[in-house]
Amino acid sequence: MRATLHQLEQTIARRRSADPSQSYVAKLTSRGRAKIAQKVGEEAVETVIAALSGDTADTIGESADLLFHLFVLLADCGIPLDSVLDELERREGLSGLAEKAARPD
Ligand SMILES: N=c1c2ncn([C@@H]3O[C@H](COP(=O)(O)OP(=O)(O)OP(=O)(O)O)[C@@H](O)[C@H]3O)c2ncn1[C@@H]1O[C@H](COP(=O)(O)O)[C@@H](O)[C@H]1O
Repeated sequence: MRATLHQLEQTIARRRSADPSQSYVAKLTSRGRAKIAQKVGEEAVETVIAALSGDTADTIGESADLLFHLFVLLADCGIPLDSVLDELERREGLSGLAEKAARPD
């Protein structure tokens, strides 16, 4: 799984500087971070709608779109995928309920 995600990260890093007429990543990147972020939001909403409709194939497709656009956003922010994966690993085994209860406020 990590290998697939890293491969996508590398592909996106390479395609960012491609010809926007030949590459969706380059075209979206050229439109700026706000547009990329907007796409992440749209794909998130489409994922929610698909999940609530109970359509498994649509939910898988929209989830892939969401992850892909999130990767494009992370690349634009200069945040390596490993930073996110490391954070998830750090949280492994820590119950979300216990973590919330331990917050200062
Ligand atoms: N995984 C994906 C991927 N998932 C979704 N998409 C594209 O995301 C776009 C989303 O479609 P929308 O209709 O929502 O977007 P839009 O109409 O262009 O945008 P709006 O202006 O309407 O907001 C479609 O063009 C999809 O093909 C992807 N495009 C690329 N990849 C990966 O990125 C690699 C590089 O792609 P290019 O940069 O195009 O070479 C590919 O080899 C793939 O591995």
